[in-house]
Amino acid sequence: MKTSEKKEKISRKTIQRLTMYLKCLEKFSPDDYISSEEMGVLLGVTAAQIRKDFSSFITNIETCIGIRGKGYNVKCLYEMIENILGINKQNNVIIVGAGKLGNAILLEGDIEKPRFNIVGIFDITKSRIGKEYKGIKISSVSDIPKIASEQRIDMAIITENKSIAQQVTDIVTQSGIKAILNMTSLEIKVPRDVVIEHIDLNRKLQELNYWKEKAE
Ligand SMILES: NC(=O)c1ccc[n+]([C@@H]2O[C@H](COP(=O)([O-])OP(=O)(O)OC[C@H]3O[C@@H](n4cnc5c(N)ncnc54)[C@H](O)[C@@H]3O)[C@@H](O)[C@H]2O)c1
Repeated sequence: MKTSEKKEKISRKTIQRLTMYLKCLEKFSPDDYISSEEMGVLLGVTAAQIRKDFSSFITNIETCIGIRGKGYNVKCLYEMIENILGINKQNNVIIVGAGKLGNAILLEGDIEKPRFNIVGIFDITKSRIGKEYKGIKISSVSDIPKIASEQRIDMAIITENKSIAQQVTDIVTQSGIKAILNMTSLEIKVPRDVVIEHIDLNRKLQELNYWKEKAE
């Protein structure tokens, strides 16, 4: 099976669980050991599911297992999951849309450095271009192709107004950027070789409402 075929079969839920495991491991000291049962209790996931996730993703998971019964070494497991998620290296990120949300992400977004390094912020509105936030100057969206040809840009966060979100995303994808985080409520379309994640507050509220109704 080719790597791309393997990737196709990995569900979004599984990737969400990997990020959850990482967050859970951060609460422990690197030298600690944790079993799938302990992790399961903390996260509300079955130990069997955790073991299945580890064995299907981590080919050499046994190297993280300590003395029998102790579980997995926290540092070893953490590094393996980081490796799978590709966050054991610096990923260069741009923000497209320097309005309230774009600036909030830049200034207060709590984006994890050096995993995600914001290297540029762009806008379409002339009056915003040239202003500086957190040492980063707002550039024109039309400069994205040039900047992407000069340095590696791994992903773009789209925080433009919905009415121009598709237009600016087209510029981003035509510049060779292959990963998009869409913060607008527009169902942005991207070419097949580009991955996109949507963070839509309304959709999240709908999901939450389902769980609320189910719990009643
Ligand atoms: N996913 C989330 O959690 C979340 C939260 C807040 C906002 N949003 C969305 O993010 C986007 C940005 O929100 P914001 O509060 O930063 O908006 P904003 O109006 O402060 O700025 C957005 C950008 O759009 C441009 N713009 C503004 N009005 C425009 C118009 N009429 N035509 C063309 N361009 C225009 C501006 O240049 C600005 O950079 C919106 O689509 C909003 O719905 C998402």
